[in-house]
Amino acid sequence: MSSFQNRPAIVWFRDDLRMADHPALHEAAASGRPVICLYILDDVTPALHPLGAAARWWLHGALADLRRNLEKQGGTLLTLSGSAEKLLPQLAKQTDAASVHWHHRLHERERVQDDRIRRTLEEQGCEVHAHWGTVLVDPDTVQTKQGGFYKVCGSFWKALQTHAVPEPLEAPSSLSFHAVPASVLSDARLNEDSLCPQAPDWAAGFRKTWEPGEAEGQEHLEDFLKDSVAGYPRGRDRVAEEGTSRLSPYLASGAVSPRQVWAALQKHGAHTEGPRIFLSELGWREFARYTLYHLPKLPFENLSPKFSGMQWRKSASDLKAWQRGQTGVPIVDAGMRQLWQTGWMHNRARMIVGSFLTKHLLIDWKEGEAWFRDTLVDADFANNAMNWQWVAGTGIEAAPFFRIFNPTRQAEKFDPEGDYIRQWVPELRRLSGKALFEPWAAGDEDLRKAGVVLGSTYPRPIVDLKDGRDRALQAFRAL
Ligand SMILES: Cc1cc2nc3c(=O)[nH]c(=O)nc-3n(C[C@H](O)[C@H](O)[C@H](O)COP(=O)(O)OP(=O)(O)OC[C@H]3O[C@@H](n4cnc5c(N)ncnc54)[C@H](O)[C@@H]3O)c2cc1C
Repeated sequence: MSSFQNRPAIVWFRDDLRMADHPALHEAAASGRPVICLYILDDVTPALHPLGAAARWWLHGALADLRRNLEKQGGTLLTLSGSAEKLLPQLAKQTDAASVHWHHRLHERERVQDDRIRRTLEEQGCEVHAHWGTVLVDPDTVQTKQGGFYKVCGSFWKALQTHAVPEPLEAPSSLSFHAVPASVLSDARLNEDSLCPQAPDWAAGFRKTWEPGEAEGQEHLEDFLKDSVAGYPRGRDRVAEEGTSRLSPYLASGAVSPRQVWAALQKHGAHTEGPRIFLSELGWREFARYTLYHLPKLPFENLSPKFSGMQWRKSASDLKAWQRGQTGVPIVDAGMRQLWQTGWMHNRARMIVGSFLTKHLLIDWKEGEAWFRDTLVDADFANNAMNWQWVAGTGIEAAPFFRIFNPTRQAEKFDPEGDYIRQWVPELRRLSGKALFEPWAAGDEDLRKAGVVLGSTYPRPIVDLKDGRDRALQAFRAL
């Protein structure tokens, strides 16, 4: 057996694919042991749901970026596919690892899995060290006066800000690596190309829109602080503008850490309006994680028990029309097509399409959550579930169910020039004014001049907005 100091330290990367501000990597580097950097794609025993298709596409780029960064220091990234509970202890045994370092995960099922892995490793004589690396602070430390957990984001965020958020760490300046022979777990190596779509290749719009990677994430943050944060209070609701940071896939994959964003905003002057409001959105992210930690049913059940008897509709055709951006309601279709083509949708549009699905179509929010989970590059179990429950009115702190967005009013307010609709629903681009927002109410002459034939070049609405609203209110009143 090799001496303790020569035995390797394994860093198990999960949703923290970066070198800087990585407490687990930092600690492994500081131990002086040669490091093995590991990622496991576990579709066999995923603690929650398997990763969606868009997130896999992102993961492909994020793993390649992390590997390139490790190679600059003379190392590499080992990627495996299979049961983490089996593979990690096997790797530790075969490489005689002295320690494994990771960041805590949040959901109860993930923590239970991590505990099992920890026990197996410790029985093998391998130490396990866990840190908080995907949140601003340890979720157990933010407590109400009674010692419980917060159920309202505003109070949670106020309380969190009285805690010291640790300063982000620099990437380790020098790392020594342990070379893992090709024979070790050779049949469990991840075929990374399988993460990308082959035929059909639906990711062309993704490649045009995104470049996964740690440096790219930092660039997004810097550009946002330079160009957009001051105008964020207004810009964040304009769907056609680039008024938001577009940091979400970098945060979801961990290319950028929340502490890095927090620290950058503090330096920029967190007390002024733009940065303050932007930070409160980071507060929603933190609150979603905190809620997932304390209420593990968040992704699976209505948090408000009142909704257990809700008579959601089951309509495969309406659901499909919504998923494909063929509902006949332009602002909804624009959002859904932006999502399909780029793997991302503006937050305001997410709220509009979510309200349309759960209220006008009266379809269970879980269908929307599942579709977003599969199609968003920033798919995030906590953010996605919490926001769907918020939109549907089923969450702990949610918009009341009876507050039903009128998609036309939303479009007039947040896409006043109609640029967003024209970009994503190009068959309507020659319509203007109200006709663009409500083609079904446009005069025959306006439609003819714009080359729009309802039911042919563009669908008629799959639901009458007033009837859909009334149906939703009736279902709600029946609870
Ligand atoms: C139905 C629905 C589903 C959603 N699903 C996801 C999801 O799977 N993954 C995801 O990251 N976000 C989700 N969001 C939240 C939000 O829409 C995105 O985080 C945001 O649009 C990302 O764009 P941005 O990075 O430019 O945001 P910015 O406005 O620049 O905000 C900065 C960061 O703050 C966080 N943030 C902003 N708004 C929210 C919010 N409402 N809730 C939680 N965190 C927020 C994100 O991490 C975001 O990157 C969802 C929202 C809705 C209404």
